[in-house]
Amino acid sequence: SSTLNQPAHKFRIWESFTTEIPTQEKGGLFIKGKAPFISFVLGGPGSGKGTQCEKIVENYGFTHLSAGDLLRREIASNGEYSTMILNIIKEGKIVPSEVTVKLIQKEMDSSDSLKFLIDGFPRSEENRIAFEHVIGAEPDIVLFFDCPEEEMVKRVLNRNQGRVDDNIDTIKKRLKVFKALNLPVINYYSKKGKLYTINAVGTVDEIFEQVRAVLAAHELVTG
Ligand SMILES: Nc1ncnc2c1ncn2[C@@H]1O[C@H](COP(=O)(O)OP(=O)(O)OP(=O)(O)O)[C@@H](O)[C@H]1O
Ligand SMILES: Nc1ccn([C@H]2C[C@H](O)[C@@H](COP(=O)(O)O)O2)c(=O)n1
Ligand SMILES: [Mg+2]
Repeated sequence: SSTLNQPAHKFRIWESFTTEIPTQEKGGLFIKGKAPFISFVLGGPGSGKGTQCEKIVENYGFTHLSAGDLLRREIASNGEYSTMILNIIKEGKIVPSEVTVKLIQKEMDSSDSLKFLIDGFPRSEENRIAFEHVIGAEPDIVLFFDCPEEEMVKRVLNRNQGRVDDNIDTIKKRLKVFKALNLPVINYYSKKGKLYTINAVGTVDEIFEQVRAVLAAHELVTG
């Protein structure tokens, strides 16, 4: 019954006109016989998730969905939830999963990509469960960029991208929220054998070499 209650995205119209039967199903995200490869990308604020995602996109052709970027885009659109999202981000808290998952869902549904990097998500157990229910999928792998707090604070304060949350007060709050809400998610995937911990200290290229090793082990090839 939970499948029947899912919205139309679970079954793309054009797929109903093809005689091809999907051989592998991942929730509603099956694309003519193939399910996309999903990697969640986790780590504290400023650990280098976005930087490494850019390298993965360049080298492996993943589609990069940053939950934070989607929320910032929503703020800029002056939509129904703009003020609410802005206030939550300023406070370093987590936006209700319903909002964030909907934004991710929209991007995934309008893409034919077979490789998704979902950056900065899930930030909480609530996020994780909402994704599983709405998208009907689990990640294949979870990359966790493990970085000492001191280094994360230094990086965020030097970022200079005009983000409303890149100030010492909000960073302290974000670090608390990371420990309280994100670490349980990281532990969850560790227990499931899906977690790959990357030492996020070093040059961008040194860190990317560790990422390469994980992707190679999953038979993902460059290009
Ligand atoms: N290995 C590195 N060494 C030094 N600085 C780095 C490294 N990787 C990224 N940075 C810099 O640190 C800052 C934060 O990086 P990035 O935006 O990728 O982090 P993030 O994990 O996406 O953070 P957030 O969760 O706040 O979005 C950026 O200014 C980036 O250029
Ligand atoms: N799953 C998410 C991701 C992000 N947010 C909010 C709260 C974060 O502090 C902010 C910035 O995210 P980032 O760019 O650092 O990944 O966006 C959220 O509520 N839920
Ligand atoms: Mg980021």
